[in-house]
Amino acid sequence: MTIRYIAASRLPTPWATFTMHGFEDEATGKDHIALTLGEVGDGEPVLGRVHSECLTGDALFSMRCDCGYQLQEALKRIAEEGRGVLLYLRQEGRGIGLLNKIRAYHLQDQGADTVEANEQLGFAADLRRYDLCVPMLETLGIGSLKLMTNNPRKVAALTRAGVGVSERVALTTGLNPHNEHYLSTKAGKLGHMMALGDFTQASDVDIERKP
Ligand SMILES: Nc1nc2c(ncn2[C@@H]2O[C@H](COP(=O)(O)OP(=O)(O)OP(=O)(O)O)[C@@H](O)[C@H]2O)c(=O)[nH]1
Ligand SMILES: [Zn+2]
Repeated sequence: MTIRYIAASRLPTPWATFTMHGFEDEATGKDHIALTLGEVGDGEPVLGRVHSECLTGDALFSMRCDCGYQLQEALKRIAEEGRGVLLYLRQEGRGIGLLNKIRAYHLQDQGADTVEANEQLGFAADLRRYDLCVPMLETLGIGSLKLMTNNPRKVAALTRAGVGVSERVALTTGLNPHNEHYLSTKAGKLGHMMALGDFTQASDVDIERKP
């Protein structure tokens, strides 16, 4: 795998002005982004989020999932800490791509859960890869993360790939009537370490999305 560092710039957001680093995965042609804040290359574990693209949740305010809420909360927490990193990986729909995710949503509209929908389309439940995080983090001088996630498989995959995870930090936010079943399925079938009682409600986060 060859990940090429392309360029960096400032990225002002409502929470902080991050540095945005652009990377290209030469094998797939996909571009990936890292946002950093503060001195991240000092050898100490860095508060981090490894976020997989969800166009619908991250950019279109979808309430079907928790992605947009988690993205916002992660940036806010990094800003509060004054130091951290967010990797934004272009593996939409747990790796099946946007159009197949829409197909999967159609099946979910008819009663399938998120895992069954993937399987009915001939995909495994989760096709994501995390090995590209290694060169991205190495380029930024980051050796280990205090990782914001509820997904133990992500922790295991990153650890296997060679990224130190010094701590897991829960990221349970954005519960609303539209994603309750999806979040229960993630906990029940995909092993996410969370209970619905742990969640802050969608209405508690900064951008309010009315149920
Ligand atoms: N195939 C498919 N992908 C989905 C669906 N809902 C969200 N996604 C994708 O799932 C990915 C996010 O994965 P999640 O399982 O929500 O979260 P995670 O990153 O594994 O775990 P956390 O770190 O706790 O957020 C994004 O790429 C979304 O586009 C769905 O119903 N079907
Ligand atoms: Zn999502």
